[in-house]
Amino acid sequence: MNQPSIYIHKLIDNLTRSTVNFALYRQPWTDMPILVLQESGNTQIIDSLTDLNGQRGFLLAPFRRTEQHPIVLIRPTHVEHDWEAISETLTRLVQDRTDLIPTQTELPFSKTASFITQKASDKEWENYRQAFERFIAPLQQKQFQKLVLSRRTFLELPDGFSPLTSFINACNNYPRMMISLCHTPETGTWLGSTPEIILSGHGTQWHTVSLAGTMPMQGDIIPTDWSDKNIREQAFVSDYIRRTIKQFGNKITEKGPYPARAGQLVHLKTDFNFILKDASQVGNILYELHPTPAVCGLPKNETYEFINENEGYDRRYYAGIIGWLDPEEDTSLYVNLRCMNIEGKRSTLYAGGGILSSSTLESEWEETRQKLNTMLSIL
Ligand SMILES: C=C(O[C@@H]1C=C(C(=O)O)C=C[C@H]1O)C(=O)O
Repeated sequence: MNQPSIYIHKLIDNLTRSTVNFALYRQPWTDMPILVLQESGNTQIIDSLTDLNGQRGFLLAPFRRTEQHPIVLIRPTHVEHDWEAISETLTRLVQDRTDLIPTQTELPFSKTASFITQKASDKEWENYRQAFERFIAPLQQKQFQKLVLSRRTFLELPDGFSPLTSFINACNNYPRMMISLCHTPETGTWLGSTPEIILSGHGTQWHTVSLAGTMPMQGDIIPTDWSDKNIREQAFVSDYIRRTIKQFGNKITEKGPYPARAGQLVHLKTDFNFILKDASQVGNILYELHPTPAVCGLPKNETYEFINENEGYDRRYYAGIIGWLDPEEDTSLYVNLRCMNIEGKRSTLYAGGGILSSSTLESEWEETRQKLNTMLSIL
């Protein structure tokens, strides 16, 4: 991806410390940054995903809605494609917002991860180990079929850390993923690189995927020796998605499962295409889909409760929904994975994985470590 001028680069970094609401994102297999900007006023706070019916804007929905972490819709005053149009709009924006004008004009820092201290501690491992014990018990007792256990890790960012540099690195490293840098006062700043669509389409033509099961790339080779556990955990997600979209769609076609690369990882993926009976009901289908068993579990309601009570922390916007909503023109909503929350000098990275009764602690921990690397390696 080409770069904006240093001035615009610094300006976008300044926006992540401001009260301006914006999302900068790049769709898979494109080279075009898109800026959704709400110049003034508050974002729209949404009470339930069903209230998204008929709405348009950039959505950031948490895994679990709370007062501190609401469902937020950025109401765009501008949607700009490519750096030139983005630069014009931002230059105009700061004409009345002198506080946002960059004061320095030297190149932004591009410090690498070696400058960053990661406080990955024995405590993180111990928390995960204890949570794994709590999660594996109901699976072995056959109370649940699948549970997704996640964890977070903290990083201290160096002086002069540039969110936009990391965004551009992610765009360059991960052509298959949706890359986003999103900031609102309600949600804080989120940078992510997700491989998983939750719902995309427009008019009557819609698409979703079932994505689960994880293996590392073998050099440049996509692995094919998928374990029973991986195949089963992805099949659970497919079953759930198939059942859900049957309520809302016709003419459902299915392709997969096939291995799909996501950075240095590979997942099993099934594509679902369907005709949505009523595009004004997009909120209803999102309400039913979220959270899919790719990030939650089966049965859905019971495992959702279980995770919220037993995981030991709040996922906030990780494993929630992120992306552009416009049912009339074009919707591309993703599950917010491989992401981090930037809060001043501190950042929090998140990753999880599906657990079945046959799962082992060490290999699940290792899988989350590899998923965390997606973000770590672009910092
Ligand atoms: C939960 C995450 O990823 C999800 C879980 C996967 C798995 O359990 O194998 C694979 C892809 C995603 O659907 C994550 O990246 O944090």
